[in-house]
Amino acid sequence: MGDDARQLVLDESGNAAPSQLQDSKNQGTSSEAPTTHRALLDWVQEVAELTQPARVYWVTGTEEENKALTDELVEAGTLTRLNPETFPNSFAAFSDPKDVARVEEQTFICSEKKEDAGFTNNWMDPAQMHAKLDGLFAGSMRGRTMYVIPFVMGHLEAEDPKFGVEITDSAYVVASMRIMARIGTDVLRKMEELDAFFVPALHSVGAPLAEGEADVAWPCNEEKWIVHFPEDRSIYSYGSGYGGNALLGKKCYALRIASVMARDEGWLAEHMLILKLTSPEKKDYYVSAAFPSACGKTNLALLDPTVEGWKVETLGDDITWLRFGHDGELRATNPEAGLFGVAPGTGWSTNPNAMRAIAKGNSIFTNVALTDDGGVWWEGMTDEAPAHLTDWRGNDWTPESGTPAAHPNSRFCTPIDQIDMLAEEYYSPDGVPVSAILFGGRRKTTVPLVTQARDWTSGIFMGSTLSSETTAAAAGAVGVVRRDPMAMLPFMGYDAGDYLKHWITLSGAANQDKLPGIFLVNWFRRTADGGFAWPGFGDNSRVLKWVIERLEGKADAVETPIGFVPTGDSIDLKGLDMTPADVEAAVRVDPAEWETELAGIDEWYARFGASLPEELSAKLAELKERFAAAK
Ligand SMILES: Nc1nc2c(ncn2[C@@H]2O[C@H](COP(=O)(O)OP(=O)(O)OP(=O)(O)O)[C@@H](O)[C@H]2O)c(=O)[nH]1
Ligand SMILES: O=C([O-])CC(=O)C(=O)O
Ligand SMILES: [Mn+2]
Repeated sequence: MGDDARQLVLDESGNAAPSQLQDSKNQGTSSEAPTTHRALLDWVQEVAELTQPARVYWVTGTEEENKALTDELVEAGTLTRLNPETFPNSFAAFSDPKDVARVEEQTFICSEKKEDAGFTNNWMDPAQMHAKLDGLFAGSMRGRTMYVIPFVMGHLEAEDPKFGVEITDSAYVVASMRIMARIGTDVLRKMEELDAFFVPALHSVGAPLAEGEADVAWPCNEEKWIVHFPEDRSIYSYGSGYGGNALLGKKCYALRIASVMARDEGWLAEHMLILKLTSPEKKDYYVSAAFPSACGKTNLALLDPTVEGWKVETLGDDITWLRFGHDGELRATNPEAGLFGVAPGTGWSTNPNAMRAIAKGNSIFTNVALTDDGGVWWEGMTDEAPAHLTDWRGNDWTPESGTPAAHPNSRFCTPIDQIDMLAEEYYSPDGVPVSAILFGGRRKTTVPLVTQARDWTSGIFMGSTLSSETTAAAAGAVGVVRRDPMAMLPFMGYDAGDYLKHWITLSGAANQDKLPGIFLVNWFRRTADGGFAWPGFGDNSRVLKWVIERLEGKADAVETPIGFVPTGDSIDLKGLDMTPADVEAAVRVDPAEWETELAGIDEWYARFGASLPEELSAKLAELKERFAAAK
């Protein structure tokens, strides 16, 4: 088979415009098989036969390779090189205007049984889906290079490293995966050594090139399919080059497939950030937080605290894997190696730590605006917009244009180790013990700034009923309230009721004294005049302080039907132009709003049918009784 793989490359050596990479010393052109991993060789061969690429290239992950690759992307017009003085080794990409976000309508969980995908997922019979995918992928890489990217989510030195191999025909995906995950030769060697299982993740932009056909800057297909086979642990992505649709280590593996692995192996794969908080007494705490896409994870993870004496460090901004450790504590790791952050709203005043990380370079920006001096700009980066820009669609832009210069879901992709405030524990394969879990969403009304759950199961109830107004992170309408359990609605790889049950049984078997506290937060509540009820961003450190003080039994709270909320004076407002009465307004539990909310939860829970854990329906009944008693 090694011979066949070589054959495939050599057969194509007469290709009209030989890639620079072909000429470099990649294994693909050498006489040796690039790996001894039999299953991998077989799969690569099988995919090459199906997709018919012009050449196969095994990604090594070196600097040299990345340089050649990004040079090619610049030449092809996919990437624009930014000013090396202000943005060293950084690039901007502009997608097809129809390929700007995850496509949830076209995302499928193809479990053998429909009920295992549950009501929150799209499902199709696996055999039928395979037939469909075979048709789509047949010849889909014609005229293109097929890149093979060995990667690991989490640490290579983990007890049970989680390997994957992404095959893609997009060099933009290769350059981005290099930032987002640990990739390349070291990973491949370890896979060989362990003869390890890997998640096969096949990606094609679905835009084959005919002989002599010129390429476009952002090839993609109108038709998009993001498909997961949970039992096989395999991923197929067709038609999109964008973010969570195409960087398959991220949402597809580290959440959807990993959530299924986690169910089977006794852990949790969650859409959460992790941060480290150090109190004035120099005690360390670790907090994880689940908010839906574009609802503040990256911002909280890189928080610049305004509250006196407290320090924050970052461990992760999007995905957290949680396990109960030998010590009985819930331990968290970040499986990713980069940030794929929402650009708009990230600025020197709101998130200077992200700005500093970006300023170090080595980043890929997608769908942001370009400044006239070869830099990037997006809404919220600076208080005042530059007088002239090239917008994300390539048009001239001025502040009078009346359209956003950057797409609302434009992103920066930056190595995590460029964050100055990265906690050293990020590098520990054992992770960190979690003291508190926050669930949060974007709600203009109803949901208080912060509420502490009465107990663990009440906290799971809070997570299960989490809701948020939709954002630009997914295609579709923006601003519609939807339930998003644990911020995992688009990312659960199996039945939602079983997912909630897994949270309950897993934690039920753990040391109950060491379970984290659970809190519901909402940075997005509005006041009667339409402004934010809470300043947010760095001032969220004041809420974190209250959270920790609650756990330490030091902060006051008022008991409400939904849980404990801060008293007006228990939130540290020093240096803020706010009064305890403003806090009381921000944490108010309004019975009329909650009547509507309870009806919404009823409707939501009804959709689970028999798969809703009875522990949670019991919690809903209790909540209704509390509101009734408070009348
Ligand atoms: N008002 C307000 N806006 C916030 C706050 N935190 C974040 N935002 C805004 O919310 C948007 C998304 O924030 P992110 O931190 O990038 O969200 P995320 O959850 O990491 O998003 P994904 O990467 O899509 O998962 C940005 O436009 C932020 O400016 C806050 O505390 N208050
Ligand atoms: O997956 C993406 O494209 C970006 C992201 O983090 C999210 O949407 O939660
Ligand atoms: Mn996310």
